[in-house]
Amino acid sequence: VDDIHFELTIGVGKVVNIKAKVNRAFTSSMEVGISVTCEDLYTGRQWKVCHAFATFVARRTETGKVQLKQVIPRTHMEQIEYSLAAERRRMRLIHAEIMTDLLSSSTAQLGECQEYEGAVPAERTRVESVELVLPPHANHQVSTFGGQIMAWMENVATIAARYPLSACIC
Ligand SMILES: CC(=O)SCCNC(=O)CCNC(=O)[C@H](O)C(C)(C)COP(=O)(O)OP(=O)(O)OC[C@H]1O[C@@H](n2cnc3c(N)ncnc32)[C@H](O)[C@@H]1OP(=O)(O)O
Repeated sequence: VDDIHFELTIGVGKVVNIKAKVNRAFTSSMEVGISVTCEDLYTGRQWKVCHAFATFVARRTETGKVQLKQVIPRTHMEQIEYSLAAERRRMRLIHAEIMTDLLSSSTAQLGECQEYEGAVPAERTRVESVELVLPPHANHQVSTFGGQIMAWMENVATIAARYPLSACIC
């Protein structure tokens, strides 16, 4: 899944509408656009919450790479999404390549770190959480929901962020 930016929150009692549509099928991968909107039951007001693009890849079989059925764009909007999907795919592949290069060259770029008064040693911000995966955490293929893993990650990251924050308040 590409970056997800939450523009607004969704409160308890609100209605959430999630829409997904295949923008383009490539060879063994496809891009699915997902949008989330929210509705207030009492006022009828609706607002956009977030939008994301997910890439699904069909696993190779013994006979090799899977060839997906193509998805034909018919409307003007579908044609725009179809073209943009190819550009986004290109960016994802470049990004993955750059990250691999960066990781392999990062040790060569290590420099001297400046010392600051009251600074928190990075090691002190380390937080670890242990979770047991239970049936409600998993999808129909018994894989843990990505969103569940993200929720756990966010909780642990919030706790890790408390040291630099407390240093600002003092
Ligand atoms: C909670 C969750 O998120 S569950 C999901 C957890 N994630 C996973 O299981 C993914 C683990 N990774 C993998 O299985 C592999 O690395 C894959 C499938 C992503 C790539 O496999 P590879 O063996 O490198 O295969 P290959 O290079 O042939 O790529 C297969 C397809 O994936 C696409 N792909 C590969 N990397 C990326 C990427 N970073 N972004 C988008 N598409 C990608 C390729 O373009 C190709 O698509 P195409 O056949 O339509 O041209």
